[in-house]
Amino acid sequence: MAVVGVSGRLAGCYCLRAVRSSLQVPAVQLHVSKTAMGACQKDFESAVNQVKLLKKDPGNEVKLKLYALYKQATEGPCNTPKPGLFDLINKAKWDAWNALGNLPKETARQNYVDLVSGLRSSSDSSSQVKPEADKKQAGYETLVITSEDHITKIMLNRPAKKNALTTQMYREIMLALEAASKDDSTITVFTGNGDYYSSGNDLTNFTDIPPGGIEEKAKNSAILLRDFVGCFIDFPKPLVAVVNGPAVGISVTILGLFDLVYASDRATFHTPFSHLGQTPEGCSSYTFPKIMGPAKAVEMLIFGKKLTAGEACAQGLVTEVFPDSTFQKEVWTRLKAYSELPQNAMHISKQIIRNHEKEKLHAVNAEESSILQERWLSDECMNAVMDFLSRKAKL
Ligand SMILES: CCCCC/C=C/C(=O)SCCNC(=O)CCNC(=O)[C@H](O)C(C)(C)COP(=O)(O)OP(=O)(O)OC[C@H]1O[C@@H](n2cnc3c(N)ncnc32)[C@H](O)[C@@H]1OP(=O)(O)O
Repeated sequence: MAVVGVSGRLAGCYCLRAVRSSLQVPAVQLHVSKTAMGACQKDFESAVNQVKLLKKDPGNEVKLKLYALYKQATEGPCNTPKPGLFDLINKAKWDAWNALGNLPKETARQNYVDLVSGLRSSSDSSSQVKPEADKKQAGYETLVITSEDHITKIMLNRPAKKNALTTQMYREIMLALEAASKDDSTITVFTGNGDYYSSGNDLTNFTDIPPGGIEEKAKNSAILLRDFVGCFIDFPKPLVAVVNGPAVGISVTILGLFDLVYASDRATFHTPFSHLGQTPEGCSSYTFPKIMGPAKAVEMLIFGKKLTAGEACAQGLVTEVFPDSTFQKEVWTRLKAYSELPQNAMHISKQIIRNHEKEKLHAVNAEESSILQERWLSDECMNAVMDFLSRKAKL
């Protein structure tokens, strides 16, 4: 994608995977230059080794510090030419190293050792089992899936990132839907952990470029999108969204494919596609005009009007709104009662209601995905995503 065209390199500043592979190189190299030899050389080498064993990703900022200290400790002050404006990974690395000025190699070595030691203790203490981890069904890293009272609950579990959907998450959701379609639950529920339902597509997805370049990335993403939305179109059991907070982008559009949408009065519904140089997906170009009429659909999908839960309910996108203070209690009591209803009758009814539309929905999904494949290669999209990533960059 064009976003990625420039930001394939830019990605390293913000995309953990890219930064990890980019910044780890010096940190994991055991070939420490002779100039770094000194009193705490052993500690330094040991710290370089320990970085590889950290259980928790320390984040981009810390990785840049590690990089800079390593370079300073092994090569001394930064003396290489400053990378170009758009070579953002290397520029961030260069800036971090250059910021150390004339810091002596010995001090850099000691600082590196101290930094790694601090990271090790926080990594060890945070590796204690969290209660949430117990609930997770094996095999899912980004979701918490529970099955009780004939309800399978799929909870998006990246609260610190407002449940933004990574590529891994799309894949795990598809697997979870596949499993839920076959388990003995009667209904399947989607919700989010934390204060957001979901902030939509994780915009750092655009920065992870495969060897085939940005065109291949756009093509792969369009296939992923089509397959992901296809799973919702085909899902055979009643599908319920428990919208616990704001919802953005694709987490809103696919609501048109759900059978019930319960929302907290804290929830909002926002599809800022034009702002991102993108176009509607999740079959919303078809379902939204049907649900709320073309005029209201246009306000949301073209002009990015954000709806309150009450407005979304008035437009027919949301089934019912509950006060946030009693949301979980009221919704789950209701859902437990519904889940006791005869399973086959519910599933057959869903098929009757939805089957007429399936073929049309798959066609719309394919078209939306293919249009987005082109959009992702546009300057409009590139600039919008770069703008978001730059605003959020802490480097
Ligand atoms: C392959 C399939 C493609 C499908 C096509 C789908 C399209 C879409 O879904 S379009 C919609 C994309 N989403 C957005 O444009 C939302 C972007 N995010 C925001 O505007 C804001 O983050 C917010 C309004 C959702 C929340 O703002 P705020 O309360 O100020 O919180 P922060 O911005 O500080 O967010 C905390 C943390 O989370 C990161 N984050 C949030 N959303 C995303 C996201 N969509 N992608 C990537 N990262 C996201 C944010 O960067 C912060 O991270 P840290 O700074 O590291 O704490």
